[in-house]
Amino acid sequence: MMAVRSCLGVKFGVSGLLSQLTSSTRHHGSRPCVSPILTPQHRNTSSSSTSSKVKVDLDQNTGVAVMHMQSPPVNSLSLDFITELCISLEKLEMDKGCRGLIITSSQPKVFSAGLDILEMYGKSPERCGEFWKSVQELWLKLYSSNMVTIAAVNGSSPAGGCLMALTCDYRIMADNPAYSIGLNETQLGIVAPFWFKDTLMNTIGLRNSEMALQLGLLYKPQDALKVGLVDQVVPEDQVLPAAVKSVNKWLAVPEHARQITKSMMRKSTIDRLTSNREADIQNFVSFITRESIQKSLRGYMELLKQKKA
Ligand SMILES: CCCCC/C=C\C/C=C\CCC/C=C/C(=O)SCCNC(=O)CCNC(=O)[C@H](O)C(C)(C)COP(=O)(O)OP(=O)(O)OC[C@H]1O[C@@H](n2cnc3c(N)ncnc32)[C@H](O)[C@@H]1OP(=O)(O)O
Repeated sequence: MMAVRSCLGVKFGVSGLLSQLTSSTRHHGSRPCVSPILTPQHRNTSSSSTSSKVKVDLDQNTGVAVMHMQSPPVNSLSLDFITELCISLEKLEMDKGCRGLIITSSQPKVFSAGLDILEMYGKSPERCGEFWKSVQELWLKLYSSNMVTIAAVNGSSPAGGCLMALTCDYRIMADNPAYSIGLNETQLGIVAPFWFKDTLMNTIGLRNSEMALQLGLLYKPQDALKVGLVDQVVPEDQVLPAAVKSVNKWLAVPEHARQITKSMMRKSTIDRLTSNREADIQNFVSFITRESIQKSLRGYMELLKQKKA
């Protein structure tokens, strides 16, 4: 896993997306969905790949993959989990037969609990830096994906979990008032970095973001819908079918035009991080290793335990 991780930083840099997209040989739009050599009877209609924390089902007829996050108990984003997510995303991005991606959770009641707090507590500066680089990598991969990406939010989705959903093109949430979504970092005594803030602002605008971020708001599904944090709220058992319906709608748009438009909309936000990655890592490390911040994180973890008792 260490070797794969060290490859991630080098291999998965995101640059020149717009120029890549405008190159006629490299965009998905020029790819046939199914190999023309195969007759319908001989086609593999689906394939499945599973690592310990990520299961991907790809339907080769539709070109749509469903990525199930399965890192118990709450899909918290540890370095190992993020590494597996990045590897799966990279494979799908390179797969000519995959044009759409639905991200969902296999864990009950939770989409993702966000960044694994234990990765930020009591760790060496080196390890914190490695962790943050992986968080950046995951965001870059998702936010700059050529695929149509849909978040099927079938449970609570605080902080980093909300960020993952925000990177997608469209968000569908289960209509269950027990679930919530939002960037609640300030409630932990920590600060959402500028690229979390940018992603939120690109979705719900400046004023709503200012309130959401300063207050660390977690929205119930219907409130998230009102503020534009999610695009659709459906009964719990309809989240995946609704995501499939949506992905097909997005895939019906001429692909090259859609991809260039997506890149154009997101490029400046992506460039801000890619041109400041090292400084952003240094900022994170010096912030998170402060004694006062470590104390806040410890207090928050104790609160989580008390809530259970
Ligand atoms: C100069 C200024 C510079 C500023 C900027 C510079 C840098 C930026 C600095 C920092 C940025 C950091 C950004 C951080 C982003 C994050 O994502 S932080 C994580 C935030 N997450 C949360 O607040 C979620 C907390 N969890 C919950 O609310 C609930 O667990 C739940 C997800 C709603 C699920 O509830 P429930 O089903 O009831 O499950 P439990 O609460 O019982 O949890 C089960 C076990 O899981 C543990 N756990 C939960 N969440 C996390 C997590 N995020 N990380 C690690 N572990 C988690 C929980 O403690 C339980 O463990 P035990 O079974 O008790 O052992």
